[in-house]
Amino acid sequence: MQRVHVAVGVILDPQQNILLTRRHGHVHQGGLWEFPGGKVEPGESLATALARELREELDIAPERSSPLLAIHHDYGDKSVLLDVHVVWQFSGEPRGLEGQPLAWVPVAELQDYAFPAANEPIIPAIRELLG
Ligand SMILES: Nc1nc2c([nH]c(=O)n2[C@@H]2O[C@H](COP(=O)(O)OP(=O)(O)OP(=O)(O)O)[C@@H](O)[C@H]2O)c(=O)[nH]1
Ligand SMILES: [Mg+2]
Repeated sequence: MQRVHVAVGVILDPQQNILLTRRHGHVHQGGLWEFPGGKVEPGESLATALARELREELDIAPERSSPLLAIHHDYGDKSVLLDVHVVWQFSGEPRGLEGQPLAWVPVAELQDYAFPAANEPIIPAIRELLG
């Protein structure tokens, strides 16, 4: 089975809204909302992978981040290890460079968005962190 290591960012704005993007319909877990990020390449650190993915997907650069949690999940066709980091500060103005829709969402409204199954522990962890 395919195993993928993924660097994922919970990106906050100064009002503590969280940046979500919607996955394209044709890809794995397509049509669902996600936290931006992507696969860690061989030899790459998590910080480097996260910075590269946020540059490629959103044209922003993380300036301050900290680990939130790591999640193993088996989708059957694919198993993922999501290394989730909170991005407290970034430079640049996020744009969907891959044409993906963006939304800035208050913590209290995250529950209204449909996420991939692996993401289940992320919202409780954000609530605990931000209160
Ligand atoms: N970015 C991201 N990926 C997630 C989340 N939850 C989750 O299960 N994944 C899974 O993690 C895997 C890798 O993420 P990705 O598709 O963003 O990888 P990537 O940016 O490198 O894209 P690529 O497929 O073009 O190389 C996918 O199978 C995706 O379904 C999430 O919240 N954010
Ligand atoms: Mg991605």
